[in-house]
Amino acid sequence: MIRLQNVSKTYALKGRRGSARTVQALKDIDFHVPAGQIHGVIGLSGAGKSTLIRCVNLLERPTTGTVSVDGQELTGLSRQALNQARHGIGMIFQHFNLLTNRTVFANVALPLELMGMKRAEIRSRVTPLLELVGLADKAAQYPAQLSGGQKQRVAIARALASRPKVLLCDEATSALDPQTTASILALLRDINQKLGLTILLITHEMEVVKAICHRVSLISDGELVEEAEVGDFFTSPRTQLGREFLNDFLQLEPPRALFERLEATPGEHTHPVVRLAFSGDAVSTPLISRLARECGVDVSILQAKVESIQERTLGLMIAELMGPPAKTREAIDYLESHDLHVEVLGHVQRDD
Ligand SMILES: Nc1ncnc2c1ncn2[C@@H]1O[C@H](COP(=O)(O)OP(=O)(O)OP(=O)(O)O)[C@@H](O)[C@H]1O
Repeated sequence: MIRLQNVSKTYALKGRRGSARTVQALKDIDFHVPAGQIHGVIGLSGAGKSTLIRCVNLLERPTTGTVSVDGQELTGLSRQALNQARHGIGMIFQHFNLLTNRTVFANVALPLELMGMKRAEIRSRVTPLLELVGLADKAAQYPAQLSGGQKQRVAIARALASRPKVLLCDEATSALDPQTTASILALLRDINQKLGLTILLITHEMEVVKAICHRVSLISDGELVEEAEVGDFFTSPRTQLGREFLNDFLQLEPPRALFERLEATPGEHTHPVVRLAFSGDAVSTPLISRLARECGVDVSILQAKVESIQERTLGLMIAELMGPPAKTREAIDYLESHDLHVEVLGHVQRDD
């Protein structure tokens, strides 16, 4: 439904004395979101998220590469044809971008007025949309009279007015408190299911990805460095940046005192400290006691957490494996052969 091929974007910055500098915000992006998916793009500030999402509806025109939505290559269209194609792409923003001098009803009606639709038809479109977003009783109010969550609901109704196939969400919940965020994400999930709408969202919050996305891409310094099903990303991110996002989200780090004692390489008298991630059958298998029995390794659990992500149960644990090096190596092999993702965080000197 959304396809970017070899998309790069370079901004030219003009200095005071006519000097020119460039910023390459996107580098050779290849990206595909199939119909009906909710796809998240996560990254740190300045990584290129906003530029990426704005390139999808050509609010920002890529310097090179092509953008297609619903089988139509937008980068090859005339201005008029592009305006027409944009009716198929709704967008919501962090700060809602509502018109303050228009009522809720009139804000939602605006894109339809611009399309030249008749009043009666506009009413028959807007009324059910306000019901869908739970604001049927607020039609005559002005944005200033609404909470942040209600304003975002108006923006969602407005984005859906032209019956788009794609909804772009630019940090849509970043200005909202956690409870309101949850209710807006629930609404987006509901719309995705009821209308079959394809959703592309950008965020810097793992919570948002966990709550509603099917797949996630990680963007860093203008490049997509990792892409995965959400369940896989939360169990075994493949990049260091992915692991940092996950650790921040889970707040699952070794205790500080132990962390400071971690050494990068094993020594003759060290124990490995590992982060274990497990899902599926492994969650219910008593692996730790088996490890002691079958490998002769004692396990000291330093931190553990069970998360439920998209109907999958994920277990995460930081543990010290205590035993002779050959045995702890055997234990790691044993865990890996039982579909656990094992990351050796470092090695600590044995106290014994
Ligand atoms: N209009 C612009 N002109 C010049 N440089 C820009 C422009 N927009 C973005 N940039 C630069 O491009 C890079 C990517 O910015 P972008 O806003 O896409 O990142 P982001 O991941 O959305 O960041 P944030 O989360 O802080 O909004 C940054 O270095 C930024 O300074």
